[in-house]
Parts: sequence; structure tokens; C-alpha cells
Amino acid sequence: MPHRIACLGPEGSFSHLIATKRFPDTQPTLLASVEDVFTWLADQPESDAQAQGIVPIENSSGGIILATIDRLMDPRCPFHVQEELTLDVKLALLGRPDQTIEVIYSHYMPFFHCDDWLKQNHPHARRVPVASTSHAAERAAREPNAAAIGSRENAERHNLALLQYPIEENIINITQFFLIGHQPAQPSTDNNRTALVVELPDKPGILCSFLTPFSEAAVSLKRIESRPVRGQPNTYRFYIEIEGSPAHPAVATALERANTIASRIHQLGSYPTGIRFES
Ligand SMILES: O=C(O)C(=O)Cc1ccccc1
Repeated sequence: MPHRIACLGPEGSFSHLIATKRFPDTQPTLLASVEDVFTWLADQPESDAQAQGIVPIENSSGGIILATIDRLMDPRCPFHVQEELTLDVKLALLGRPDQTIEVIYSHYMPFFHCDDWLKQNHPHARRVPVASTSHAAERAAREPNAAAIGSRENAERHNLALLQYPIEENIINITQFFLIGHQPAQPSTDNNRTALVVELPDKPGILCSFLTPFSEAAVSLKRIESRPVRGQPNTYRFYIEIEGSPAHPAVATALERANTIASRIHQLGSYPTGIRFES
């Protein structure tokens, strides 16, 4: 089987950009949504390590991407996180210089990064979130008095002018992506992060008890999110990332102890982080 990679499209999305930077020799399959990337991967043979997806997990201005985390946290999720990839996101306002901007399209995340700038510079423009930044550029190119926020490459692609670039460059803006697949990453001490989905019994102090083994083993907590369990109001699952992997004895010991406290720990994978690209 040849290498196949799926991500959010159309061409010119930040997901597409990072997919081509990470895998320059593979033409990615560009899909309409993050959900579709999970569905595409589920449709590939389980034994096929050559099929992978790239999905955004967090943006430094807007936070966690629910479409991704909720699928990873689904107890039926069969995928492994294999790498964390980081993209320095530089945002452009794309439009037509001779027209007033009445509507601005983008993926919902860049609106967080650009909020102050838009309030200052385009306070009356309607902000319309769409499926991706490249979809936004397509829409803006089709409509009068419309602009889009996305990657600067979309200007040429859609015959739009670069009205502002970069937007809010003094505030660091990174998006982290996960490379996911049916197979786990090769076990290695280079895998400096482990992602867990944790269910805890409803008891006072339980989160503290669960985290204590990590604290005692000096294993650093890198990310924690809680998400409601569908159909069970006021019940939550935790998404937790810790430093290191079970190949590190301190992590293995902490996980073993934490396992006696949690109702369920599902390991989503141990993987390397810090693979960084510019947009
Ligand atoms: O819309 C895109 O270009 C994406 O790849 C999704 C995205 C964009 C910006 C931040 C987080 C996710």
C-alpha cells in the first residue's frame, strides 16, 4: 500500500500546509471536516500503517479543538497519536482593496487570535465561521464585499489581495496537530509525551489522588481537559497528557499506580513533540 494521508482541506488550509511540510512526497487527501478525517481513517484497513490522518488539536489563542478531542476521547476510538506537529500560524486578511468589507469568513479559531485587531480595524464586519480557512478564501473570492482570514498563499490561489499580513504578529500564534493512525508510534524514549483518556469514580479528592502518583514520580502534567460524557449529565472524562512514555521507568510506575485509582485509563499513544514548521 502507498503512503496515504488525509487532512482538512481544501487546498491552502493550515492542515494542508503542515501535511505537505511533514510529508513532502505524499499528496494528501483533502476532506471537508476534521470529522471526515476520522471517518476516512476508520475506513482504511486496520493493519495498514501507511494510512494516517493529520488533525488540529489546539491553537494557542483559541484553545482545544473540540472536533478532534471529542473523537479521540470516544471510548470506541481505535486510533493512536503518533506525533505532535507544531505550525507557526501567520494569518492574512485577503480581499479586494477597492471594496468595503461587510463579511469576513474564516475557520472559527483565527477569529480568537484576530479579535482585538478586528474590533479595531473592521468593527462592523460580520464574522462568519466556515469549515476551514481555505474554504473561507473560496467563499470570499465568490462574493462581493467579502474577505477571508487564512494563510497568505490563498491570495494568489483565489486572486485576492493581501490586505493585511501578518495580523497580530506580536502575539505568538501556534497550532498543534496530531498525526494519527491505526498503529502506535514505535516505542522509544524519544516519545516524550503520552496522551491518556481517564475515567474516575465520583469521590471527593479523586482527581488529586489520580495525579499524586505522577507528582511523586516527578512526571510533569502537560495538558488536562475535561469533557462531558454524552447522555450522563455532570459526568466527565479527562484528557491528560504527561511528559515521557512508559519506556521511562518513572512513567511506567506512575501509570501503574494511577491505574489502581481510575475506573479506566485508555492510552492514546506515546509520541514525540516539538516537530515545528513555519507557515
Ligand atoms: O482552517 C484551517 O486552515 C485549518 O487547518 C484548521 C485550523 C485553522 C487554524 C487554527 C486551528 C485549526
